Amino acid sequence: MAVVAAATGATRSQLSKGRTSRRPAVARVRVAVRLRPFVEEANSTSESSCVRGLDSCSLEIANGRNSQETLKYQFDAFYGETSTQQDIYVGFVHPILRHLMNGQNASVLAYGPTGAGKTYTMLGSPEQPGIIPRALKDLLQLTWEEGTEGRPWAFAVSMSYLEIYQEKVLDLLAPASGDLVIREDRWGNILIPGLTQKPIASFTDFEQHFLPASRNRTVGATRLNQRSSRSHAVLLVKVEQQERIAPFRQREGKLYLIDLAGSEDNRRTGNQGLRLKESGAINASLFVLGKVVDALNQGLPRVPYRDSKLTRLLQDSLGGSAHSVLIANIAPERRFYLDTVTSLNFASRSKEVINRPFTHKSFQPPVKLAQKELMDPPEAKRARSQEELEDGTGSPEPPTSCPKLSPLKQLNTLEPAVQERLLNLDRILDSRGSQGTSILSTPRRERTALEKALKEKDSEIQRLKEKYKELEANRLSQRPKELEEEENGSLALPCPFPSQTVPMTKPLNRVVPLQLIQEQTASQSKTHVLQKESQKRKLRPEPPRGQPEEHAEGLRTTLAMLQVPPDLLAESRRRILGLLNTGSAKELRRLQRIGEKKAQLIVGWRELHGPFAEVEDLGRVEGISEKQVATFLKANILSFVAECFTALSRKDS
Ligand SMILES: Nc1ncnc2c1ncn2[C@@H]1O[C@H](COP(=O)(O)OP(=O)(O)OP(=O)(O)O)[C@@H](O)[C@H]1O
Repeated sequence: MAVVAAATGATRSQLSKGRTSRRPAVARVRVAVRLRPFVEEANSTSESSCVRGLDSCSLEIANGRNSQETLKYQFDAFYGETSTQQDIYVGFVHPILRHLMNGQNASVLAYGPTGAGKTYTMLGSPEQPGIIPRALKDLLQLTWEEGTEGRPWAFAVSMSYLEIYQEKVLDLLAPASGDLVIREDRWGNILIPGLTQKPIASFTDFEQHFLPASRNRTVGATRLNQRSSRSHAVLLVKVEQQERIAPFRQREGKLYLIDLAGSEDNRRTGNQGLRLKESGAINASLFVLGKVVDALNQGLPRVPYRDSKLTRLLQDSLGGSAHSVLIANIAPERRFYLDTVTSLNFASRSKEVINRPFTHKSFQPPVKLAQKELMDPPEAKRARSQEELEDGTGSPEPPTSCPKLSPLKQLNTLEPAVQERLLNLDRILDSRGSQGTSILSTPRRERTALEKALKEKDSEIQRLKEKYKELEANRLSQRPKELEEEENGSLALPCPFPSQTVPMTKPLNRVVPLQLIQEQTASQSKTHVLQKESQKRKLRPEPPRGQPEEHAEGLRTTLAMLQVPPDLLAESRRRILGLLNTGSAKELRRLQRIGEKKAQLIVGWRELHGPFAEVEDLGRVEGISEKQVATFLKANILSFVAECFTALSRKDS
């Protein structure tokens, strides 16, 4: 019997705004899967595919755990081995380009394991051009057609090209510029100050900048791909528009074309040294990408965009204001089986993500337009109202024949800061789908009331900020020094087992002091001994509430001399393993010696490879050394044992 693993019944996403409604479109991330053909290799002829297409939207893959079953997935589109570059571009990517002409953002992401065909899909070859060259050609053509003289909007297209390599944002058009910072403006737009932006008026212009910059991208050979991308590459194409007629609005749409680096299982890539380090950074950022998608799907209040540069940059594309499509590339070879299932699961989760695209507009009167262009030619006026009716995004402006009511003029009488805030509010209302009119066209009295409310909110925020500062200052002045040390990361993290009957006392966090030594052969019951490592480092379990310090001293001595029965040791290992295999990143951080980064690495590894068979497997996670595993194990076993004895002694007393 077949098992349906992924959410089924994916409906076509609603990408365009309704013609009559003013509600902003809700655009689900659209997801396609592309299965590449077998690539030539000596042994590939004998191999059979582990994936099979069922129809234009669904596929099935053998279930590795049960040969009688297959796993079925349904997406917005499925492209099999024989699909062409043209099929994917026309069917899946071309339709989103028109949103850029309305001042909205769009993104295309290629996702998948290393060697599955992401770069081929995005870039292609001179004979089989991929999405990037095709989209650029069409976009430039569109802007040229829409922007000819006599049409209401003038267009300017520019491009930037960057890579995220080992958590550094590098400008591929200016490779010497070093790591760039990612910022967010007050409207929630993601910006990279200092990133080169080249105007492009033709496809030849584009190629002139793009081809040499592509050679700057970091690639390297791995066992699975001779030219493996070692970075995430992001091509950003901006389409700026300026209205030629009053009220001279400006709009800006951004297109992100992203070739993600592939997830890598280093047992198969054979990566070592630099490649291994690169791979660690790639896997970690892809893991955060998965967390972002999960947080969006679960409607969590905090989406961890800031946990990696990649997700920070994609903030706009996932759960943001862009029309996004994701192409999950998969490979047919059986040796890719696990990567394929992981990618399909990620793709399946991604199709639940909802974006809320809106038009990015402003109202600055153009300086460069000649006076005669300030007139409102009737044909342009007609074209504009028709266009607004279609995209449903233009402010509901009064007829321009009534200049007194022009929102631009009313806006111009206000202070720049207030202007900005009104525009912001206008956008918020717009994005929340206000049924009524936007602020910019509300009557003067209502607007004054809104401005007043804004000012009140500002002073309230100011007051709260001051209060917060005051409280923070108090807290810092009272905080014990050792707590600061803990925050600086010099000490171990809180207790590992969250639901113990006796909560772990704070000083036990500092368990570094005792050493677990080999089985004591002399002992009849084969016990383990906990021994003091040095006098300087001491285990200091806090005395149970209301008990004297002597009790704690006694307990310390007891612990130091204690013989740990093997079953207690086995139990503690079992508990640690259980937590490693099922704990969320947050829960893992409750283990000794596991911080945020290691917790993420563990969860990421688990997603790729499944559960750990034994605690020592932790050493297989990139970024965690054997030595760290030994320290981790020691600290956590001791912590567990100490906890048990604290519980016992409390019970006795
Ligand atoms: N649809 C396809 N048809 C023919 N060849 C393909 C197809 N997809 C990929 N290939 C070939 O497979 C190989 C690997 O593809 P590609 O480099 O695009 O993988 P990738 O996913 O970008 O890998 P990495 O993440 O390591 O950069 C290349 O030789 C490419 O030409």
